[in-house]
Amino acid sequence: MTPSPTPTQDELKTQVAQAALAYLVPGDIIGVGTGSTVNKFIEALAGIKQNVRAAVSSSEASTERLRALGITVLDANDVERLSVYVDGADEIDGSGCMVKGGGAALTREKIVAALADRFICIADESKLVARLGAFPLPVEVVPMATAHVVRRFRAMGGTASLRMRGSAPLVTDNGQHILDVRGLTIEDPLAMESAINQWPGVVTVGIFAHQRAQVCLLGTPSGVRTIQY
Ligand SMILES: O=C(CO)[C@H](O)[C@H](O)COP(=O)(O)O
Repeated sequence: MTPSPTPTQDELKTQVAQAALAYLVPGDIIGVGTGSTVNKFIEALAGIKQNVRAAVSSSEASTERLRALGITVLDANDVERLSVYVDGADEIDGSGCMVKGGGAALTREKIVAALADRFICIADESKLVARLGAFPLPVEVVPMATAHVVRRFRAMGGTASLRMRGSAPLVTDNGQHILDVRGLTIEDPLAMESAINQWPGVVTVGIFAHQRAQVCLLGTPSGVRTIQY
């Protein structure tokens, strides 16, 4: 018998995107994140869109994809509560804390996640880590504060670099910039998230410990592994 081929990362993302559909409450408004795994989730929504009343989206990119499917996208200000928010992660640990922002959408992701009863994280198994911090930590900053924030990270032993798009700094959906910080040790995600969020000029740090995942659907070669937190 020929062994079945190892699934590609793309196939693992499709698996978890499909699995996330089981967590949606028919007729509810859903929270939708950003990134390549979420793009698979949005594709999967096409098959059940009659059960989706509307969505609240965490980026202009996801909004465009949702609208292309005919799904109504609401302003977060017009929604008090969501049953479920589905999003990816750059890293997730054993307690559901995450590093996010690889797609530069961290601020809106945190806002939409805060509206939801449950954060369903969808990711391939490479994202599960024993301790957060190997992935460069994204931080959205007000441009005039960049140098100050870079110095504060340096004082903590981190090296922050401005994320570029071509030859210019990347500009987020909120009109701000992103720093990617390497070399940090994230021992206490809750405390570190709270501390960095207090720095003047920081819009959002990409540690998601206050808005952590309640469920993680991990794509593995042997199928979807579900972790409940
Ligand atoms: O935080 C994010 C975007 O800001 C994404 O969820 C994160 O970068 C994971 O993306 P992908 O599914 O493409 O690996």
